[in-house]
Amino acid sequence: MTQQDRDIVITEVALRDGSHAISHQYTTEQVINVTKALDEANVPYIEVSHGDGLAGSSLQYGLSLTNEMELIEAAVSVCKQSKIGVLLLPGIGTIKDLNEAANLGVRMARIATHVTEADVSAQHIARAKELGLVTVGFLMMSHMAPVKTLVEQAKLMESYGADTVYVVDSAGAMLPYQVKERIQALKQTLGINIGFHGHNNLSLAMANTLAAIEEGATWIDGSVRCLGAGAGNTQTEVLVSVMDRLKIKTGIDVYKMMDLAENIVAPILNAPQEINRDSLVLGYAGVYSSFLLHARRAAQRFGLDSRDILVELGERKVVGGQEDMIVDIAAEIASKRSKVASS
Ligand SMILES: CC[C@H](O)CC(=O)C(=O)O
Ligand SMILES: [Mn+2]
Repeated sequence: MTQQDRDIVITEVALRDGSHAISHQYTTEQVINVTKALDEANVPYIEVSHGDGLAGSSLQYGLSLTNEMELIEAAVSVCKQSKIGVLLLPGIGTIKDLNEAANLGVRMARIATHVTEADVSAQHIARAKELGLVTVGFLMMSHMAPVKTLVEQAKLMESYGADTVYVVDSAGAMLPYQVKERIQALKQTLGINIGFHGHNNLSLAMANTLAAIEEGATWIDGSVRCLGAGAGNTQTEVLVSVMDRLKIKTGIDVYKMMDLAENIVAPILNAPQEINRDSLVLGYAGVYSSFLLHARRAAQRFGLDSRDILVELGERKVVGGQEDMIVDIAAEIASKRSKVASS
């Protein structure tokens, strides 16, 4: 089956984004079993990396149980038709990591930056192209930038050579109309494919994905059993079933997807992925999931509700790397409250 036989191209992210949900504890055997089944179901792309991308395994982001290059090699070795991809965040992963992954037989590289920092992806996108990889720009936290800025940033990635640019709803914070206006604007301005990666913190991953497809996004992420950060991603086996009902061709075998979700992926999880209070508040506040723990600690220290801190962080558009602001903001909220109480 060629790409032309698919109306949308699905990238399965359970073996990358899903790694967040299991604290990066994938074994080689699990990766082999999941990849084999996805390959048999004819999923075009399967992403395999640490949850935070190549070289993410660290005390800061969480140590992987198994070296990701070993997982990538194993996944490549069992694919007859699917292609393996990797995610790379410049600053965490390096060109050396990209070269190593390409040597192992990876066929797609997705270069991820914060939505306003596309300029840091230039070298990595250029190298991915030189390596002959399908090259994707991945604009994380896309809800944080106005449409105009998002378009400018996506154009930068296009100018560096990206084949596709993704709107990434990292915080699961977008509403369908916001997805629509972003995809619409990109479609009008860019000459390359547009993709969408959703998270389900507000229970909108599927609705947002459908909104993206309606506006012309053709590269779509899904995750079996919605395995991913926060409340997880758009659930692939459901997405494929919905696409079938809509007569939108994915090229993926619906029953095989249903079976592998039930028999191979579900047993990997200690508990089903769900929208709990933590993931809901991340979507509601529109902040990075890594802020949750910091906000909880600061809340305890200053006698606050961590939700108030997270909402304030969202309003102030605090981004990953600015975690030190969390304590300052908590202190500010606490001081304002004690002034009000004593007045
Ligand atoms: C920290 C990398 C992140 O998990 C990439 C991604 O999938 C997202 O931003 O949603
Ligand atoms: Mn994600």
